[in-house]
Amino acid sequence: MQLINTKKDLKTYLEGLSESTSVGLVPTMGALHSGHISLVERAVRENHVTIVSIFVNPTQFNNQEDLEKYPNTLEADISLLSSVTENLLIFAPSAAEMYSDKISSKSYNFEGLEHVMEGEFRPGHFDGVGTIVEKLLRLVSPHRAYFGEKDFQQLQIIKKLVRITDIDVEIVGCPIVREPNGLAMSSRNERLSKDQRKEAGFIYQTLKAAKKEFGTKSADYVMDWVRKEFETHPDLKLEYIKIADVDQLQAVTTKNNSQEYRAFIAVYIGDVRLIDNIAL
Ligand SMILES: Nc1ncnc2c1ncn2[C@@H]1O[C@H](COP(=O)(O)OP(=O)(O)OP(=O)(O)O)[C@@H](O)[C@H]1O
Ligand SMILES: CC(C)(CO)[C@@H](O)C(=O)[O-]
Ligand code: BAL
Repeated sequence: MQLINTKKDLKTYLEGLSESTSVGLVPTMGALHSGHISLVERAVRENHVTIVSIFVNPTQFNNQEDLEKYPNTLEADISLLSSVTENLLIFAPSAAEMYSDKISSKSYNFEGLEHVMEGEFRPGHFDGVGTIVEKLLRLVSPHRAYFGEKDFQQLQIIKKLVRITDIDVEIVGCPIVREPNGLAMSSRNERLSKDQRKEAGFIYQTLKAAKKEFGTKSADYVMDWVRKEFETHPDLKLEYIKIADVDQLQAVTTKNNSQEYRAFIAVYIGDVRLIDNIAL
């Protein structure tokens, strides 16, 4: 296990690898849990060398309080990663290291993917994600980079990012890892009380029921049904429910059997915002 904090040391490490060494990159914001570990394990299986980046990227936070309260657990992250394998490089730079003098985002055109759902409710978020992921991909030049389907819209945007920037990397999407009650694992879950964590299981239970409804009902019907279900749980504030196709992330008008759809949801519990989705 090696911990590196600077771009210079990262470059030196990468220059020491032979041409035939395949590199897997797992970008994270730390506060690691089993969801992250599933990405790391896959990267370790599929590459000679795995690099895990840990960087809480300021430019993707549209809400200052969310950034300030984002959990920071570097020591625990290092020990969790060492329990997977010792053959890992952790890259944990500072904001100054990643952004030099100016902490700001580039502006991207992700062909509409960035304007819906997370993009609508977190203005500028995907410019921030695009900026940091592009920087990381250019620094590391990995053969493969791993992202979770919990952030499905982010995964689609990163696939678009590498196409529009012509970065040669395989983007690997990994399934959502859940708590026993169905709650999608997320670093922000650490901010929930025991009772809130229990109650948050309702999000996935409702998505599963919505999937069943979607078998025979229209998307509009199912979304209305979900909204009504949340009215019975006033501690959970539904921000959005959207049924969309997985390619363009556009709302469904008429169901088409050859198209894949997902239901996407964002919910507040107190001031903690959680997202989830399910394949329909
Ligand atoms: N439950 C999960 N299952 C699979 N992948 C996950 C899960 N949670 C996070 N990931 C993936 O891990 C990578 C790093 O995510 P990140 O560090 O933001 O953690 P997070 O748990 O999503 O935190 P939060 O959503 O609270 O910011 C992303 O690609 C994300 O999609
Ligand atoms: C991809 C990412 C590491 C970029 O900061 C972040 O958005 C995340 O953890 O999902
Ligand atoms: N996992 C997505 C990163 C974010 O919420 O900013």
